Amino acid sequence: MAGQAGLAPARRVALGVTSERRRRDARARDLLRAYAAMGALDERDRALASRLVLGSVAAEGELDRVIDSHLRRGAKLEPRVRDALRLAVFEVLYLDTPDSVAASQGVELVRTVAPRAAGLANAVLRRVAGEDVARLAASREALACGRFSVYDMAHVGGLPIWLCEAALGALGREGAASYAEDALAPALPTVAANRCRHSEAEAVSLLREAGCDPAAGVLPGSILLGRMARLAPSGLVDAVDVLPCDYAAQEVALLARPRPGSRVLEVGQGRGTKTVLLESVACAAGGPCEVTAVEVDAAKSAAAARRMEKAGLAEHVRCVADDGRTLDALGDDLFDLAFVDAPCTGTGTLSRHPEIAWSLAESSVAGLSRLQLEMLTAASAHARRGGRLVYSTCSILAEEDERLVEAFLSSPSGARYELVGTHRTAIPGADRHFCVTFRRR
Ligand SMILES: C[S@@+](CC[C@H](N)C(=O)[O-])C[C@H]1O[C@@H](n2cnc3c(N)ncnc32)[C@H](O)[C@@H]1O
Repeated sequence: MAGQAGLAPARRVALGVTSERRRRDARARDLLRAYAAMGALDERDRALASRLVLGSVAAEGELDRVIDSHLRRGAKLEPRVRDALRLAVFEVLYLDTPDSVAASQGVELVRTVAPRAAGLANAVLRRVAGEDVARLAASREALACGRFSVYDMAHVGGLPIWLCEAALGALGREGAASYAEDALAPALPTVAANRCRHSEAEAVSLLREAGCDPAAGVLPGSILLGRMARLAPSGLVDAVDVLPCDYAAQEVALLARPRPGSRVLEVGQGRGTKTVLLESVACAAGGPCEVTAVEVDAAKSAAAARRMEKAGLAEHVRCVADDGRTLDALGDDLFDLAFVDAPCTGTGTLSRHPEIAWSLAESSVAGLSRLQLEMLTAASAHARRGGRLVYSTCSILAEEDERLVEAFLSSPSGARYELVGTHRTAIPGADRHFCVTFRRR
């Protein structure tokens, strides 16, 4: 077994980030960006440290289940020993590292925080390598051939059972299987060109000069990067030449189809990623649209306004801090397109937001559905006759998607609308978003 001197720096840094996250209750991605020791790693080690941290957070409850199944009943682990074991079990189960290397590195990792726990770590990790690896392979096989249970989904995706059940209900067996298969994969390294400023070819050439190794993505204006780590230092994101965002968000903007010169209402603007995507779709079709974008959080609204300046869109986008449930600031204003980018559980974005699966309480969904219906109802008063109302979430839960559509259509506001179509994005490896279009009669 390797001595402590043989412990790879990526694993040591991953443990530092993980323990810091537990102490500060911070988001893993934010910490990875800010953690000084990450900067001292080379690109390969940084990628491994990120993968370990994000994966062990995303599969936290499943990793604990595996660890606890190999402990004496009622045995307690010190939090820092559990941090180290989660990283090691994640690596043994889900990464390509040879099991013996991942297990012996895991023992050394535990030894750095609690030398006396090294023996216990050794026993647990040998059993994980001996038993759970085979069990996971069987669950993967079950998913691949379509004869699987929610437990297989939970093992493969590192997911809570309730979310597996909800995915089965909303996505069907095939969709739920691919949801579980993708849940622990790293987020696709995609960006979108700001097509109000650059053609896709120009954006590709800027990214190539910056060493990002770009290639055309699967959607118009989308670009896949071979070296994502080069993006932040390039300055292209700060200048809003490109936007880091998933294919699914780009697909929703394409589905919303804002037309050049049309009047667009966006509700739930956040920091304005969708706003630039909507403008990009309009610009690619001939010219910008005129957007009024509403966000309840004044700090986000101000950040979006600054981003529109940088994106060269300030003349075409009015950022308004207001409550989307009432939209008081709009008076009787009517729009060609009213687009609601609803606050939601984010259950379609697990690769980008690893905390979601194990921090989300099933009971919080009802409150979100109420808020979503209120926002959709308020926005519906602002589409002109013949205009379109588009509602989107980055959730896979029927309560936030199909059932919400039913609730809206059976309400007095919904009676003024006909359903044009619903769509669940399903680009392999990408996030899952939901998008529905209504037309005002
Ligand atoms: C899905 S996020 C929006 C993402 C954003 N459009 C983007 O592309 O980056 C939903 C947004 O709705 C906002 N929100 C939540 N409640 C709201 C309300 N009552 N009125 C308006 N916005 C609200 C949240 O602050 C959040 O920024």
